[in-house]
Amino acid sequence: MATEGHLSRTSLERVIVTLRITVIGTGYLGATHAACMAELGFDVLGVDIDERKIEQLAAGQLPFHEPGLPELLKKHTASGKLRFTTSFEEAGAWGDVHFIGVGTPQKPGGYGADIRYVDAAALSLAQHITKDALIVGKSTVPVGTARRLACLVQEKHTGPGTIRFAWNPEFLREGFAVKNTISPDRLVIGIEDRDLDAEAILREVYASQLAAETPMIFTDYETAELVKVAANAFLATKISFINAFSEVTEFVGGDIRTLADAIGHDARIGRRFLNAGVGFGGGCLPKDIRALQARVSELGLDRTMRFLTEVDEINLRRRDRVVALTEEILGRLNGATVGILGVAFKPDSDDVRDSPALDVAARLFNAGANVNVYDPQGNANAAKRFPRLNYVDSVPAAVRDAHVVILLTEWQEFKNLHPEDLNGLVANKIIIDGRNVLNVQEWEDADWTIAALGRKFEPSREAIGLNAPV
Ligand SMILES: NC(=O)C1=CN([C@@H]2O[C@H](COP(=O)(O)OP(=O)(O)OC[C@H]3O[C@@H](n4cnc5c(N)ncnc54)[C@H](O)[C@@H]3O)[C@@H](O)[C@H]2O)C=CC1
Ligand SMILES: O=C(O)[C@H]1O[C@H](OP(=O)(O)OP(=O)(O)OC[C@H]2O[C@@H](n3ccc(=O)[nH]c3=O)[C@H](O)[C@@H]2O)[C@H](O)[C@@H](O)[C@@H]1O
Repeated sequence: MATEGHLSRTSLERVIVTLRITVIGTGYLGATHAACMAELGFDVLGVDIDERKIEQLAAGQLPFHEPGLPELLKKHTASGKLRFTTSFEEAGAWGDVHFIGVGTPQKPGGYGADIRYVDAAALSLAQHITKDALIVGKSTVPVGTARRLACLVQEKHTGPGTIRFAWNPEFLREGFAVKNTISPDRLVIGIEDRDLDAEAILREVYASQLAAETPMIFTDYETAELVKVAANAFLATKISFINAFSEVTEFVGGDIRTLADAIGHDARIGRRFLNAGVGFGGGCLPKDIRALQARVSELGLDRTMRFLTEVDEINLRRRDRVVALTEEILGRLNGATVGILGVAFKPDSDDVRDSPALDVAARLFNAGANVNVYDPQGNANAAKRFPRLNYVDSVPAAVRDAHVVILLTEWQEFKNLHPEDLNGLVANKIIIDGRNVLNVQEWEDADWTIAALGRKFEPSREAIGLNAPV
């Protein structure tokens, strides 16, 4: 087996010996993509401007929590199939296919996406590529970015070799990142008209997914960019749809879980992403719906995505609801002791970017409550963002002397909780279920007052304020 990476100039004569893949940006998306590409048999080089991150990854240590990924990282850094560098010079001289997976966060002080990191990565590559290569954008970007970058890359590339360009958005979910990368629901690839070379190379990169009959959709740049944000906007809308009904069932009485199950049986609707609760957060859904609105407004289509403002507002109102409910239950927040279960934006992740749980915890603290927080993986990241909460390392430590316990991230450990696990620890037997995962009847039968989002809250007077904040 030859070891030299090589792309020749015409599609028909192209001989791929062993594709060399670089992944620019080694955060959640990039580190996953790099390790999975190595698992699929490619030689991979991860590139980042964050030296500390690169040192950690090169040492086989994953700087974030993602099930299944540490094993792949260790395996392939040890075998030498997966290496890491901060050098674009090395990447440009070595790689055949360069995936760009750098961050596209919300602009500071604005709603649009901050695409300066994508621009910088593409330009650095263009300046350092010295052989035939394909640049493949993976980051989530405003429509129009790929076409602009494709031109810019050609302008800035003065070295030897031909650069081809494609956009291949990523649909993985944190917590399922390895599985979603190795076996995605679909692959979407935006290429320039008739760029059969780019298409052939990507068919080679994704040969194992193609063998597994993963749908592979080749389209233009604009459609590829829009598919990504359309998918996230749809998911966000689905969550806010059920959460809007939560506002109604909380008011009139009713059970949001039963409602979701019942409409979800209709195959046209589907039950997934109809879990009502404290709403969506994370590094993607919130910023992506805002960036989509900002982009279409820039294009002059001001009204088109206006419904996403409602989706965003319904989502943020869920956080207000938890804070208001806590105050309603306790009479006042100042001086109250609150036990928070969960601070990551979702279970099986240590990501606290735009986490509804951290937002609620911080707001309770700012209102004068003593806030004890336990998350199986998220404490360290949360402490970097909001150091003043009392981060503890177990459920008992979080709920000790609590006037109210609030479940905000549905880790399995919390879903498994039973009333007797907390008895004797809390000041009041009061729990707010912010994710609709506890069995209300079981907690009520054990003399707990339980308030679940999406259900009417009618506390018995004597249950509330047994031990009021002092
Ligand atoms: N996190 C996720 O689950 C998914 C993320 N995405 C998209 O992927 C992109 C990346 O997201 P994450 O991985 O979550 O972000 P992240 O913040 O975890 O990682 C971004 C990385 O890019 C690096 N970087 C920034 N500028 C660079 C440059 N010029 N050259 C090299 N590296 C550079 C940063 O140091 C950081 O390590 C975003 O557009 C996001 O919307 C898409 C699907 C899933
Ligand atoms: O673009 C991205 O980065 C990714 O964004 C989401 O993935 P992710 O943010 O990892 O997590 P999800 O599982 O989608 O959850 C997002 C948020 O919605 C919340 N959620 C999810 C489902 C639900 O029914 N209810 C609900 O409140 C979760 O608690 C979480 O806060 C999408 O699911 C991915 O397909 C996409 O690639």
